[in-house]
Amino acid sequence: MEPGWLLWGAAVLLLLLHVLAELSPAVGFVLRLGWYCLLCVLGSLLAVPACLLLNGGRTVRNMRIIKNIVKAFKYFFGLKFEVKGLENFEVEGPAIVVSNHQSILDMMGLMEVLPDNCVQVGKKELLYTGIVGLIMYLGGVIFINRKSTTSAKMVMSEVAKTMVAENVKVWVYPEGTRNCTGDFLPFKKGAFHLAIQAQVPVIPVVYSSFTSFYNPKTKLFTSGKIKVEILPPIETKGLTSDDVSDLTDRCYHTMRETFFVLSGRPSPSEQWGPDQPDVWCGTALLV
Ligand SMILES: CCCCCCCC/C=C\CCCCCCCC(=O)SCCNC(=O)CCNC(=O)[C@H](O)C(C)(C)COP(=O)(O)OP(=O)(O)OC[C@H]1O[C@@H](n2cnc3c(N)ncnc32)[C@H](O)[C@@H]1OP(=O)(O)O
Ligand SMILES: CCCCCCCCCCCCCCCC(=O)OC[C@@H](O)COP(=O)(O)O
Repeated sequence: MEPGWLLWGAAVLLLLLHVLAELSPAVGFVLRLGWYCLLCVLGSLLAVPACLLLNGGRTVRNMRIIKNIVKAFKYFFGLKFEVKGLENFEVEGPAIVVSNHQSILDMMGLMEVLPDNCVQVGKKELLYTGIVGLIMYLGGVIFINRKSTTSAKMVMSEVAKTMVAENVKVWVYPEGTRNCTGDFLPFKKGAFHLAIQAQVPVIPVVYSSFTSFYNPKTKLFTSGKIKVEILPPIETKGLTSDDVSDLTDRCYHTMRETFFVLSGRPSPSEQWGPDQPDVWCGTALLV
């Protein structure tokens, strides 16, 4: 077929999809999420050879390449990030970064602020997303098996040693799963054990609620603004395993307060909690 016809075909298809998306919010939602996944695949197709050629294999240095590609995604969805407190990432040496996790769209927010030499902890199922899994592997993502606490803890203890030896920061989602209820889930303790074992600071990062522009239950996915705040590091020098619960609580409360402020909502005490969710949260691999 002539290239001219192909271009016309693509243009007509895009127009058709656009009209469909405008007519039905549900179709628009599926198309936009599909487009997001496609962008991830296309981005990975670009990033994999770049990472292999420039850095030769699995290394945190690949995160820079991945980050620069992913930072362009927001323009396709009309998303804006307003970032405060980037200077709080400027701690010498390793640290544990903890942040709230609302959706697979978080990956854009993550790359928007990701400091150098920082890898994430992710569920091992993500390795099976083909080329996207491969790019995560090349970027140095640490994969854990959430179904086995023993093996997850073993992996994390190993990380406590290597992060200090190799001077890397580790980004953990302490809720342990995506949560778009407009509130926080209780924090799991792995991140805080890790910080105390390695005696490194915890840097909390908070993203405002997505519920005004993204809601899988009502099939809402429009453009929107996300406020991000990087909070001051919390030191753990001298803390022992007895202090894990206190450290977890302290981070939870500080982050949750900030979350409500950033989301422009009343303070948590006057609020409904995750017990009365008005937003459905997916449990499938991606949505
Ligand atoms: C170029 C284009 C590219 C496009 C493509 C994109 C590529 C982008 C590349 C890269 C981006 C990557 C993005 C990745 C994003 C991934 C997101 C996810 O997958 S989120 C899910 C996984 N993450 C977690 O789950 C972490 C948080 N979880 C934990 O830390 C848990 O604590 C865990 C898993 C370690 C254990 O989970 P438990 O469910 O058993 O829960 P507990 O209550 O915390 O632990 C049980 C007991 O064990 C103790 N414990 C936990 N950890 C311990 C430890 N290390 N040592 C000793 N005790 C420990 C605890 O204190 C608790 O005991 P007591 O209740 O206090 O008595
Ligand atoms: C099976 C083949 C699928 C091929 C499609 C690949 C396209 C994948 C693009 C999405 C990549 C986005 C990465 C973000 C990772 C993420 O945020 O995962 C969420 C989970 O960690 C949280 O776990 P949970 O909420 O418990 O399922």
